[in-house]
Amino acid sequence: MTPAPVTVRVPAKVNVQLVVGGLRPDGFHDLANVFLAVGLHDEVTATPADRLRITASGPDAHQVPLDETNLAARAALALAARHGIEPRVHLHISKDIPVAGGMAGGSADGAAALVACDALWGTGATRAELLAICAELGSDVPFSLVGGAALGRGRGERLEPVEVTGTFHWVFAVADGGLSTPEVYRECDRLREASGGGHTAADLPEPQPTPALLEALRTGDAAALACALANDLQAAAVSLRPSLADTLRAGTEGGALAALVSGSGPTCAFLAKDPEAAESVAEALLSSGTCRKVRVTSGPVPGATVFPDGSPDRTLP
Ligand SMILES: C[C@](O)(CO)[C@H](O)COP(=O)(O)OP(=O)(O)OC[C@H]1O[C@@H](n2ccc(N)nc2=O)[C@H](O)[C@@H]1O
Ligand SMILES: Nc1ncnc2c1ncn2[C@@H]1O[C@H](COP(=O)(O)OP(=O)(O)OP(=O)(O)O)[C@@H](O)[C@H]1O
Repeated sequence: MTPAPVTVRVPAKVNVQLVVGGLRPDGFHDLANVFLAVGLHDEVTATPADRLRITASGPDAHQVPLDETNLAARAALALAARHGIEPRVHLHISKDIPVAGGMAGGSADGAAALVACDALWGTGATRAELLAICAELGSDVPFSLVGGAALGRGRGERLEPVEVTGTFHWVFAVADGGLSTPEVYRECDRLREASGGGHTAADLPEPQPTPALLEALRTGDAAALACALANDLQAAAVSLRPSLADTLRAGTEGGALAALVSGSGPTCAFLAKDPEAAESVAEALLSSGTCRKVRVTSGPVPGATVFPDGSPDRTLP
């Protein structure tokens, strides 16, 4: 009997603290990367097929690569290779996470495809095996699998749990066009070099999150979290896209508790006191004309999750 399609829902992320250490010999940077999964989701549906095939839908689907560079395709190929099987699957990506926006959209699809193919093919991979494949696919991919909140060490792939109480309310300002993650890291190194602070990882202590940030998450204190938000890639993203400074200012003037660039950008993230405040920040951002679109959501939310009946349950939040 042909197995039924499997759909996996997977969230975007915002980095509530991204501490970037020195450049390592392998071209990555050591990080203390505190991730929070937020309620913008992609869905990946795996259906039996003659060969590996990728399709995408959604308003920004034209920006999604449909070849083997797609992280969903790479995930399917990696799982199939490990289990000595042919990757006979059609992966359909229903895209809602901004593309190249600093919200780990491609990573999310990689994690979702892995979980979907494992269920479709009955490969029965352990959680540890799935996490190991995720880490091979990219630094953000393990977190997309796990969701919630976590501290990523190493290049961001070595996850430790982070305790969170309650829900934080966010507004995301989506920019026109994306930013390349490697270019933003390179710009960060260039700016540090120019200010006389360029270091290799060997020169620097391991980056650490601040105790104030971890305490704000643990106690669910949005005002304290606002004071602790930090992104070492923000200056680089703003240097490459100076208009982001206007977006950040518009959200702060519109009542956000704090504003920061999400990961490598160009999406900007705004923390709000409550859902009502989030709506008014969103209105202020829209009327400022400093972004392409605005999304209101909250987090933490769970990581990659199979829909119980294999197809999306539209009653889910
Ligand atoms: C900016 C963040 O999104 C924050 O969570 C991540 O650090 C980026 O994670 P990602 O998109 O999964 O990145 P990867 O696919 O692993 O790496 C892409 C490129 O980003 C740079 N990179 C990434 C992670 C890291 N710790 N140091 C880096 O310098 C490297 O140039 C690398 O070649
Ligand atoms: N499934 C996918 N969806 C979107 N882009 C993908 C996907 N797979 C590969 N890519 C490629 O990855 C690039 C970065 O896209 P992505 O949406 O993952 O960026 P990002 O959110 O900035 O990533 P991160 O926050 O992890 O650094 C895209 O320009 C595209 O070429």
